[in-house]
Amino acid sequence: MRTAYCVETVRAAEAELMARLPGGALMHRAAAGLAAACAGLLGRVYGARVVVLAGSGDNGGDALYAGARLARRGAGVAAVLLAPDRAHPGGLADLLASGGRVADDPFEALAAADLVLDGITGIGGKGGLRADAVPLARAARGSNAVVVAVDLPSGTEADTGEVRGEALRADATVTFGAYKPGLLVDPAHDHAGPVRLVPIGLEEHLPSVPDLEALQHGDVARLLPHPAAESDKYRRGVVGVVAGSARYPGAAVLAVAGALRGGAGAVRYVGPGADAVIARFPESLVQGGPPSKAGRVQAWAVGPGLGEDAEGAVRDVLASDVPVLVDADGLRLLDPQTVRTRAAPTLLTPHAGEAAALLGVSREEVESARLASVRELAARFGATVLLKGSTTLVAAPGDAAPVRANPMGTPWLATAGSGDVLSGLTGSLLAAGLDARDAGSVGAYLHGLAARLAAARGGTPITAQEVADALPSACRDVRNIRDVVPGVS
Ligand SMILES: NC(=O)C1=CN([C@@H]2O[C@H](COP(=O)(O)OP(=O)(O)OC[C@H]3O[C@@H](n4cnc5c(N)ncnc54)[C@H](O)[C@@H]3O)[C@@H](O)[C@H]2O)[C@@H](O)CC1
Ligand SMILES: Nc1ncnc2c1ncn2[C@@H]1O[C@H](COP(=O)(O)OP(=O)(O)O)[C@@H](O)[C@H]1O
Ligand SMILES: [K+]
Repeated sequence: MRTAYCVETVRAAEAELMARLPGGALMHRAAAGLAAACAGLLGRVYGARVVVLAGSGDNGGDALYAGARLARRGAGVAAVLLAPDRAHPGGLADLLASGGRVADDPFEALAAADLVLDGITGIGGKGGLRADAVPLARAARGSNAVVVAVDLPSGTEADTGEVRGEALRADATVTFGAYKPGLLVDPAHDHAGPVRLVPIGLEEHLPSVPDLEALQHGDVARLLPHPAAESDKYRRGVVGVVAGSARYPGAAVLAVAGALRGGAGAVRYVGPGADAVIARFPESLVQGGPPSKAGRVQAWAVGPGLGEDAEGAVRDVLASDVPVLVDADGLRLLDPQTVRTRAAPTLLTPHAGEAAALLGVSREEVESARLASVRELAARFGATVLLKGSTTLVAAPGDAAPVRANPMGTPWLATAGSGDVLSGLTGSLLAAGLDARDAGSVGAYLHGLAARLAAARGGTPITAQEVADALPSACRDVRNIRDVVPGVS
């Protein structure tokens, strides 16, 4: 599990640790890790041209000390000081003593740089970049240099991933002690590039429950349902799918395709797409009539492609005493009060537009504040919420469990019908016994991984059907790390 901690928690852990260490020790650890990462990116340090963008805080200090280390290895290092009289004194002195210099012309230095260290702001930054920093960040981006963000890309909000105004776009980020939530949440995540974590000894001072977390292969392998020797199809769970309409029969097929790959023992389809479903998937059970008369299921997935006239079906499903996933048209048709008062878990899976409608705000507001939006939705509906998009987030109601960010997404998933596959898949995981937060985050992870595998296998663009077809490969991929008998997973 990758874990992320907010600024207040990181600072408290740093204070505890610093009290036990000589002054400056943490900054030297950070700078050493940063310089090593830069050396790796440069390949050859000797003769490389490095520019350090140094703000007035400790983030600038880290960058200056790292610049000094690179200078001692033969790099030509020039510092651009955003506030010359408040530059980190120790860092600047070390850089100058190591053969580095202050740039005469910042833009000339940036244009010729092989590597730029962005030490303008770190966890102390507030708001987007200030006016004087904006042209420098743009010049860094416009150069051929590799741009490395120190701790986080300057101008991004560490706790939320929000970008208010302009922020630096990095090719890579080297972060210290712990991931910050913003590094895993768009739009900041998109500014960071690949993130490397440099341990500085904070780990034992951080609380066991993080502020945000992201599953990794091993976590998904542990959570994935696995049939036991005595399993039968009912013990493995039956998922009910209520999707599709005369107008959108494809949504029914795609949701069932996802559901068949999610680990439930059987898929029961209810709705007007029965003929299309049975033609494509004879292994599914199809039923007419209302969902409540369709026979026992352990969870429902309702909503994809339902169209306008399915309010009754949504009401029927929400009246059940089993976990329910609501997606797409189901989100428009649901009664909020019914969701709030359900005894069994509910998992809502909106994209940004649907989340905006549920919250009564604009789509842009949701996209610029994804973490706050998903938390707000979970609180308002008393439900677990999976907010889809470039970073998918899953929040449970209440503050006890950290929000999960999905690291596996790919923009190729932005294709019609891929959300229907996710609904079926995640509903199936619910029926197989995962709780709503685990089902949502495992579903999003496998869905993203399947898309990547489909793209690698068949090229891009990918279709929703190909994503569904690649789900078994995704399950095998995550399980391989613990397979004992090759091929049996
Ligand atoms: N606290 C610690 O023990 C450690 C901190 N470290 C580094 O220290 C950083 C935090 O340092 P600070 O608390 O000094 O804060 P920062 O260096 O992140 O930023 C604070 C400074 O930036 C200015 N500033 C704020 N918002 C700005 C904006 N939007 N545009 C331009 N300038 C802005 C402020 O006036 C202030 O002077 C971390 O991100 C990390 O890089 C590391 O050395 C590891 C140890
Ligand atoms: N830019 C993106 N990067 C990564 N994943 C994305 C992106 N855009 C959309 N997705 C994913 O693609 C899927 C689209 O679902 P949805 O919006 O419901 O589409 P549809 O209704 O057409 O099926 C979701 O899983 C979402 O997280
Ligand atoms: K930075």
